[in-house]
Amino acid sequence: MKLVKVKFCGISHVQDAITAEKLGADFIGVVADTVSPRYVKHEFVKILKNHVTKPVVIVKVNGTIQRILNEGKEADIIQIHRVLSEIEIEELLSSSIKNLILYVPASREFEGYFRLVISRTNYMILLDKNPQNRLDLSIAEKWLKEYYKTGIGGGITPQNVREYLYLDPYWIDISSGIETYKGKKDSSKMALILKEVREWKYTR
Ligand SMILES: O=C(O)c1ccccc1NCC(=O)[C@H](O)[C@H](O)COP(=O)(O)O
Repeated sequence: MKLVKVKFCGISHVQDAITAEKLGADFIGVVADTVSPRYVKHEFVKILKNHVTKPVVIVKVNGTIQRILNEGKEADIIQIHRVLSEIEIEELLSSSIKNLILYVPASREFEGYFRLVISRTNYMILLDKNPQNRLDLSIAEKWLKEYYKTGIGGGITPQNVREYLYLDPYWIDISSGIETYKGKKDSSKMALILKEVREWKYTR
């Protein structure tokens, strides 16, 4: 039985990254975009990589594809957290970048976008809340079955993580649900998520 992979995102303190890795997180996420209250400079990735061995994911929202790829080059994986145009997807495909996570809002109106992404690329996908802050779990459940590299995030907490694990994702993404305050992670909440994931393997 496979273990669902876990990304802890929005990390802005080196110690939280070290703790996340020690506890067993698979990916360490940082948000290097000024739209975020968890904003870190992209140079922070280089600092983190001196302290952790797990893949560091840099999350970017705005900017041209060229700029995102350039500013994310120190990271192991770049997560682009906006809906892209077809032209932007083609631009990614014609670049040498392989390790990407593309955000796809999990709601019916983005079905066409989901189909475009899975037909044109083989990047990882993050199903997350739509711009109206809603996540359709039944749509997510359907899409998770269609493309194995798909993960889910958007409001996961230690209390509700089983509802998301039940959808059988390849990976899950958690930020606000493991925080003491924006950008500061709580080690006991991180540990609870990882405990639920490990126990899930045995209870299914
Ligand atoms: O965290 C932010 O502040 C943020 C801002 C803008 C774009 C993306 C952002 N975060 C992405 C993530 O933290 C995760 O990839 C995912 O959305 C899970 O977030 P949460 O619902 O807080 O667990």
